[in-house]
Amino acid sequence: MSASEAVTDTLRELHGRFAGVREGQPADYIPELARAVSDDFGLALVSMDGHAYGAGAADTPFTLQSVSKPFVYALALTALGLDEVTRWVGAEPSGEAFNAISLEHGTGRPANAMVNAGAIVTTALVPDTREAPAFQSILTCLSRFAGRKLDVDEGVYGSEAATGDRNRALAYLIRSTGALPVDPVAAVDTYFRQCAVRVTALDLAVMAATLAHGGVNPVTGERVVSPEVAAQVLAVMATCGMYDSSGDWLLRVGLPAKSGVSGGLIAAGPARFGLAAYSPLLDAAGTSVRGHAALAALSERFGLHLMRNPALPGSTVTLVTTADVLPSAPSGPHSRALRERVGVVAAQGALDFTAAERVLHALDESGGEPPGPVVLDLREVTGADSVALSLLHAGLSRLARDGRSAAVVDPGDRLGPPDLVRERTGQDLPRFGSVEEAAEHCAQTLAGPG
Ligand SMILES: NC(=O)CC[C@H](N)C(=O)O
Repeated sequence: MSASEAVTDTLRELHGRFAGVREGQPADYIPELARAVSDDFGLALVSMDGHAYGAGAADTPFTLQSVSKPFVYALALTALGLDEVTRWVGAEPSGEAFNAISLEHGTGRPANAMVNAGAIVTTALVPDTREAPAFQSILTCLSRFAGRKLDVDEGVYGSEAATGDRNRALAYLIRSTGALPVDPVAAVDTYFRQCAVRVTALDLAVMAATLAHGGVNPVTGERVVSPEVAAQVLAVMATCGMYDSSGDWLLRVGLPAKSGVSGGLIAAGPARFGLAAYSPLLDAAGTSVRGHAALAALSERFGLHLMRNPALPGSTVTLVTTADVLPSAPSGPHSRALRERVGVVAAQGALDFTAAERVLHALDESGGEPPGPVVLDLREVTGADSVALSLLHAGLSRLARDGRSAAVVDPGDRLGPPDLVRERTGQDLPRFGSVEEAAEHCAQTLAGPG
């Protein structure tokens, strides 16, 4: 695992860039949250293949708070369908703070499922029976999104339960308008519990990646919700996830997102990545200051803005094999054992960051144990954007630093002209016209001068 460290390097770089930011403060209206460690700062990214990357405090536990809302919304949508859920909670940005006391004129419906009023209704919609109590279903659902068994931080739950009068007031107000179908006390209690479920930034990135991956957890392979529900949730996150700064966020960062007052923040690049940050210092809207800055920079760096960077045409498949199974293996003097140690990775189609990350990962997986030299076959590549190019250069340069030799089959100069490649990768990358020749060259390196 080293070429794909180039992705981690970017996370580390952004982590370093924002770790010194001291603006904002931890939420203190839930007393237990005020005890958070201000310096904690974690970043995480999970790909659609389930590759996970983290920097800083990516394993530090904290509570979900409002980041729970999209996932419980997904559960309610799964149980009742969009039309029934929409009878009780709308899907319009409220333009107000997360805890605003405001309901739609006439109907009493909360504006959307991302503000507290809407989330309390959403939680109340989750079927609650003796065999399947609502909170059990919620915890199970959140755990399936994260790909591991989550638990409740009882301290944070108790702290919010003891002080959460504003949310109780909201629930009573909702019932008084006739819109909340169940007991406000029970609904708010379940809501406080879901907010106190403990996660890490890496968990959050997996959860966001599951939404981005059409409802299938890319790490466990489990289908958690349908593709339709995943898309509905992402749509509401895009328009309402950041409360009264949702418009500005979509404009600048361009990704569906959700923030929480513990300092957790997720963003999802549909069919691309799940992103997450944790830092408890919050701005006035209740969003992590460092998290906001870091995810915005990450989106910019990796070209993830939805409106600016639609998926490139042409799928990219990378194929990992060893030189020994090539249709016409080199006929040179090298033994099967030697050729087996030469990895071959073939990429096809248009390369963007998504594709480039796959290629780097495939480079890491290729070659025997310990990993031998590798041939990167780019003949079927139709193009590469600048993000993909610089990531490939960085990955190849890391391989060289780690002492793994590489050769490319790149008759179309997809990696760029040799001079540029030399400058970017710090080496004269051997180039060949065919995989056979490249593999033969690599086997030669292994065999040594004698
Ligand atoms: N924005 C948030 O994260 C708010 C969640 C918190 N539990 C509350 O209801 O106040």
